[in-house]
Amino acid sequence: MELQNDLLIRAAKGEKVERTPVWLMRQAGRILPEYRAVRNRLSGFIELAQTPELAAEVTIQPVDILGVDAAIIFSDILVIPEAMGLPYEMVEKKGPRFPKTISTDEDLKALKKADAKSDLGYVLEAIKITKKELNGRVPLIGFAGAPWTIFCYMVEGHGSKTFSKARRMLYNDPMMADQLLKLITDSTIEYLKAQIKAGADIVQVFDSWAGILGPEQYQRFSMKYIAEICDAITEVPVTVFSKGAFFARSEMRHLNCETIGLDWSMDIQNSRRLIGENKTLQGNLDPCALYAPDVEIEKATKKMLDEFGTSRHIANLGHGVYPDIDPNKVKVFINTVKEYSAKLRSTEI
Ligand SMILES: Cc1c2[nH]c(c1CCC(=O)O)Cc1[nH]c(c(CCC(=O)O)c1C)Cc1[nH]c(c(CCC(=O)O)c1C)Cc1[nH]c(c(C)c1CCC(=O)O)C2
Repeated sequence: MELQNDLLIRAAKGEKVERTPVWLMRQAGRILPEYRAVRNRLSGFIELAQTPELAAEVTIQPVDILGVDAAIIFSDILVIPEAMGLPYEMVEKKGPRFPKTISTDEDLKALKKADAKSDLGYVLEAIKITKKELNGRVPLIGFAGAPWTIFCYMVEGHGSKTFSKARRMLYNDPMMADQLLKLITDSTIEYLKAQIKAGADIVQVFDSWAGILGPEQYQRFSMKYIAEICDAITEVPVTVFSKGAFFARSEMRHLNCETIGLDWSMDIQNSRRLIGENKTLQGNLDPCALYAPDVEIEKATKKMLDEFGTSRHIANLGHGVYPDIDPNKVKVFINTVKEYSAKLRSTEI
């Protein structure tokens, strides 16, 4: 099936595009009443994610309702630990919880490498259905968490300000940390390859907790494993989003990936200078800018587009869209990107 709108893929590869493609991290779910209507028919997030027809439906909603240039498959990064033998729960208003965590060698030994086909077949099925229903309208993004971020949840058991249990292991038992990170990495590579085989046109690795490591530990315990994933995925373009890893931007130019995501604290011109011309940059409007009046959203979006320029940019927020953002504000952002980025190109000589 040929893509009718392939702006995202072409921008990722560094090809010329008529306008800047735009989508939002965490666009599936959260902000749309249409999503909540589907979710309220079920017991919660996990049941929805494990029901391929409905997961496909909420994956496509933002394409129909918001007009984004890509769909991202409705799932979560925490399906990997579950497939490795560590199930999670989603606690209403609190987020994910792991009843069991990894702290001893015995805990580690009880884990296995995730088998994408048998353990994560529901995600692959959702991708297949979504591809069929999208019918080539826009590309479908597959994703996984970066090994370090997954490690944080598996050791800590839930979100944390400091992730001090996870970081303690890096000092107390770096060998054990490496073993766990390697098992997550191997599981993730197989999982991403299975997503691509099922139909994902591009994949993104989310390192949401990159920013809690210092530069040396980030290289040693996070970037190293992300690099392994990038080297292994050769079938489609890869995006790496390491939130808070401003200190690693010059190293990111060496990753075997097409696109680097920027959070809103990373200034655009410096990031381009540090990362170089050979990567597409994705981002990076402050998610809170969408609380502003429409004219201010337009202004901030145009300023962002002026700074990124007309080549190698995918417009997005600097992190996932916040749950209480009015979908109409998201539309102002999306429409401004579409109109203004086309105008910027039409005035280029
Ligand atoms: C750290 C992380 C998680 N999950 C994810 C990350 C990395 C991105 C980031 O940093 O935001 C990634 C994720 N989670 C979800 C998606 C689906 C696709 C999309 O819309 O981008 C994606 C890409 C669905 C979800 N994941 C979750 C929901 C809400 C569950 C519900 O409907 O009750 C959804 C739609 C739950 C979740 N899952 C996670 C948390 C901390 C929470 C609770 C708080 C929150 O909602 O963000 C772990």
